[in-house]
Amino acid sequence: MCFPGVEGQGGFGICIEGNIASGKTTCLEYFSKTSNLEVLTEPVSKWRNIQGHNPLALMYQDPVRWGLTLQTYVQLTMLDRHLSTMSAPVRMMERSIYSAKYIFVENLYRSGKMPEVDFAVLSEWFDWITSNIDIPVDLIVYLQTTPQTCYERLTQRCREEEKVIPLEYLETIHQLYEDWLINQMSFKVPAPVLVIPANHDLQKMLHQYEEHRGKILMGSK
Ligand SMILES: Nc1ncnc2c1ncn2[C@@H]1O[C@H](COP(=O)(O)OP(=O)(O)O)[C@@H](O)[C@H]1O
Ligand SMILES: Cc1cn([C@H]2C[C@H](O)[C@@H](COP(=O)(O)O)O2)c(=O)[nH]c1=O
Repeated sequence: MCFPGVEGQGGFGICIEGNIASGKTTCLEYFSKTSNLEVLTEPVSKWRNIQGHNPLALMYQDPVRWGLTLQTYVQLTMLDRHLSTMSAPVRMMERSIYSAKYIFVENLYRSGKMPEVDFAVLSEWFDWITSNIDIPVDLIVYLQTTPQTCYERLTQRCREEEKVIPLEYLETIHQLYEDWLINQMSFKVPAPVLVIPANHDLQKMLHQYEEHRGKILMGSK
C-alpha cells in the first residue's frame, strides 16, 4: 500500500527548514509573491488551539506530560499539509514531518523530557507513515543561523508560549539541525539541501533569496 503525495500530483516540493525564529515565515512571505508557487506555512495556530486547548503552551509548561500530545498533533497536521492537494506546480512548505520527528521529538527524548514509551509510540507512527505514504520532498532549504540570532528574533517576536525558551534550548535545536542537514550523521536526509546563511538583516536576506531564486525553483522546471 502506498499513497501518492506531492510527487503523485506531478509537483515540486520545497521545505524551508531552520531553528525557531530563524526567518522561515518571512522567507515564505517573500516567495509567496511568485507566480505558479504555493506557500504552506506551519500550522502553528492549530498547535495553539485545538478545540480550545493549547498543546504548544502545555508542552512548554510541562514537556514530560504534554510532549506526546503536542508531537502527535504536529505529526498529524504536518502529514495533512504534505498530502493536501496542490494549487500550483511548485509548493514551498515550512518545515516537514521529518524535522518534527528528527529535531523536536528527538530533542524531547534525548533531554529526558519524553518517556521512552511515548517516544516508542511516536516513532512507530512515524515509521508507519513514512513507509506506507509517499511524502516526497524535492529540495530542503536550510536557513542557517546562530542560536543567538534566533534568540534575539524570538524575543522580538514575543510569542506568548515561547517566553520560557532559554538560549540553551535554541542551541540544542541548532545542533540537531546541523547534525541532520550539514554533518548528515544523524538521520536520513530526504532531499538535496541548499544552505542559506540567515543571520543577516532583512534587506540582505531578501537580496540572497533573489540570488538563490534560480537554484531554489530550478529543480521544478
Ligand atoms: N533577517 C531578519 N532580520 C531581523 N529580523 C528578522 C529577520 N527575518 C525575520 N525577522 C523577524 O524575526 C522574527 C522571527 O521571524 P519568522 O520569519 O517568524 O521566523 P520563523 O518562521 O523561522 O519562526 C519575526 O519577528 C520577524 O519579523
Ligand atoms: C515543528 C515543531 C515545532 N515546535 C514548536 C517550536 C516553536 O515554538 C513553534 C514553531 O515555531 P517556528 O517559529 O515556526 O519555529 O512550535 C515543536 O514544539 N515541535 C515541533 O515538532
